[in-house]
Amino acid sequence: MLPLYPIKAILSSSSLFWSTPSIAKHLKPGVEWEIVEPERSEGWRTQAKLATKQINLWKGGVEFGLYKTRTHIVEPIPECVVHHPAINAAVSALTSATIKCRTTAYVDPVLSSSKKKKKGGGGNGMTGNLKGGEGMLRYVQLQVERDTGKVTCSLVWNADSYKHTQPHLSHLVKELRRTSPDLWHSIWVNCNDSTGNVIFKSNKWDLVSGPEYSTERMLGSSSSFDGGRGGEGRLYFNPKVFRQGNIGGFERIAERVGEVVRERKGKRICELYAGVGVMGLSLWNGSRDQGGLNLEWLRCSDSNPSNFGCFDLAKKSMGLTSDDSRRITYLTATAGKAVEEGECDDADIVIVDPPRSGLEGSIIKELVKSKREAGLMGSVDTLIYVSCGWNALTRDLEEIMKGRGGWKVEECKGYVLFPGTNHVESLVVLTRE
Ligand SMILES: C[S@@+](CC[C@H](N)C(=O)[O-])C[C@H]1O[C@@H](n2cnc3c(N)ncnc32)[C@H](O)[C@@H]1O
Repeated sequence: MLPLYPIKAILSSSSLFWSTPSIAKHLKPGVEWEIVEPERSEGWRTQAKLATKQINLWKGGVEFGLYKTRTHIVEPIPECVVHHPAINAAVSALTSATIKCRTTAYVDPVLSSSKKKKKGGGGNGMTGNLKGGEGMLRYVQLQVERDTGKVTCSLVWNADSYKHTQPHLSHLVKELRRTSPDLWHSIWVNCNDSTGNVIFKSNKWDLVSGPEYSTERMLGSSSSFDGGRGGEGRLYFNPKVFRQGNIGGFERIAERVGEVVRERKGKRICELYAGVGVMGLSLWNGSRDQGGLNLEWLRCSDSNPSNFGCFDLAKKSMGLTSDDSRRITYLTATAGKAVEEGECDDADIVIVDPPRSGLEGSIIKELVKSKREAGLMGSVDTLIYVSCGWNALTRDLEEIMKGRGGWKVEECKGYVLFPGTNHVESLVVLTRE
């Protein structure tokens, strides 16, 4: 039975990091690394990417699972306890439909040739008469809309275009819809016939069946964050945009971000790496009717152009006055470019949630300038850094604190968002006078 959240490795590296003299002197008195325990250790994963494995050499059929550590051997996980039950139901429906339709699993050319060498022929042993680079299904991504329990299914297909998925894909989708009509929110295909490890090709998405967007209530809108009184707004997603794997767990981080903004009396908020606006829009939504926050503006930006459609729909769902609506903006740009274009001008709080590789160098360059140097982030006195990459976070913090910015660490927390793994999502609040 799970869990078990073996976060020992991250705990020991985190205490080492915060206790090194160069960092310790930047901690405000009384500040210590704090681990925030998960609210649930089962059923929390509402998004899963699973690899494929062919069931029968000649008749096809596909199983779905994870690679065993340091191998390309797919281990099926049909009743995984960390998955939301709808993900397990989707895996079961997909397995049955692929057996019925005789769908094949993609054969990796590198693996297939290395096995051939070892065994003297016969492909990877699970592919019948398929050769390396052949087969249909490569991966599947399953995303659960929490309020309805419906699943957005993205099939990664070994084809260069939608046309070349036919007629098999249409048969499979029809079978999925016929056998589990209430399970699917939408079904997408991502055509990927490349030989590399990239799962999705960014410009090769097609919606095959169902609505384009799934929605989630704004984070914190049913909790103490806003006394449950927040606006009615919804967040919008499709498979082209980033979505948290444990959106329920992330809600606690978003709530804490809202509290920090309130405590610091922030008025002008710039959010870089904002995705579809999960934190910023939830913050604005939750602050209405409260009379406490009274934000002047919110500027969100992100490099993924697909976010804008989602952000715009979410903003519209909030029922804003036209004046409020003008005060919430979105820019499609890398973080460095966004700062260069003035997104941080006059901001008092900056929120960042970069990918695992951490902050862009040009952002660090601005953060290490003193306030008097009046750099592009000169007005900012609070930096809220949400991180999914411990190594990049520690590297970035060391750089920032070595600089002339005058930053001190006010708070550092590790949220156990992925129980059963060695991963924590961190929230670090830096302030300066
Ligand atoms: C960890 S996600 C966070 C998104 C958002 N905070 C959320 O919770 O949904 C990181 C985001 O950074 C974006 N991104 C990646 N590289 C970027 C860059 N150089 N500049 C700006 N955004 C970037 C990705 O598109 C993604 O939306």
